[in-house]
Amino acid sequence: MMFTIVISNKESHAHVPMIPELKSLALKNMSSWMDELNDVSTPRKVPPLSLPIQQTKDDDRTLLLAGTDTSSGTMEWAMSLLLNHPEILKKAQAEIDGSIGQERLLEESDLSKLPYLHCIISETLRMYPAGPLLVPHESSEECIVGSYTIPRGTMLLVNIWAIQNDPKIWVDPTEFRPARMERIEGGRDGFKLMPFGSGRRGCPGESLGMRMVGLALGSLIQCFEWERVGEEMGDMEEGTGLTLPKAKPLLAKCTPRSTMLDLLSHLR
Ligand code: HEM
Repeated sequence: MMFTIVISNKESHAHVPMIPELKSLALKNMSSWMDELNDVSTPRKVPPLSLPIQQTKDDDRTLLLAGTDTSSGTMEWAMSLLLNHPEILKKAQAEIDGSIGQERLLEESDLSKLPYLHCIISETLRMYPAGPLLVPHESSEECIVGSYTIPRGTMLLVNIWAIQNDPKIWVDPTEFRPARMERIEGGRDGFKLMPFGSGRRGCPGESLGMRMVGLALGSLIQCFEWERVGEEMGDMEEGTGLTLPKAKPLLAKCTPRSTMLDLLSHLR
């Protein structure tokens, strides 16, 4: 018999209205993805493998599916949070100006010099993890989680949304405070923060995802002034979906920064 267990904190679980829908959606989507990925009728770009690292059409599709919505969704949440916290946006812009200047565009190699931008992305992933239930895992052996004995072969869903927004673990978890991430060493802090999962089946695209989001978000902050479309705070409602999309797409106003106009006008 197959069990499904959601590893979560009971109290904070109650604050997650989308979790039941997400869970069934996750399982439905996972099984249709698996069927699609296992469909041998679609011709492969390359013959069956002789090297484990060789790319196949299936591998490409998996990476595309796993890497696009997660990264773009994280950027959308980050920008939404920044628009609602203009003082944090200004601080990020000042960090970029101070370290890169306005003579050239931000490059990937600059990201290591932008710790505050990194904190903004980590704090966004804490509040709005792109994989709120990770992906379903199966216990290969009997194990104990908390005080529960989990039989071998159990499907386990780890509710990282609840863990990362748990008021018993985080001070004022509903507040967007990138500075709190300065104290989290190695990005995980004893499994309090796991937006990329953990262990052998953790996200292999973690480094790429962080760089893509950092480069894109950093460039938008470097080149443009951003504003909300109205006086009121931007909508932060969570929609339903495997990768925690926003309920309503982000709308924002942007104008090129006067100091960047010359550089932007020479871009091809
Ligand atoms: C901000 C960006 C991203 C986030 C938040 C993210 C998050 C995650 C999470 C939570 C998992 C499940 C881990 C687990 O269950 O323990 C995962 C798995 C995975 N991710 Fe990412 N991901 C991101 C970007 C990417 C990118 C850019 C790629 C590849 C180009 C990628 C490829 C994968 C793959 C192939 C898996 C399945 C790994 C396995 O089952 O062994 N991800 N990701």
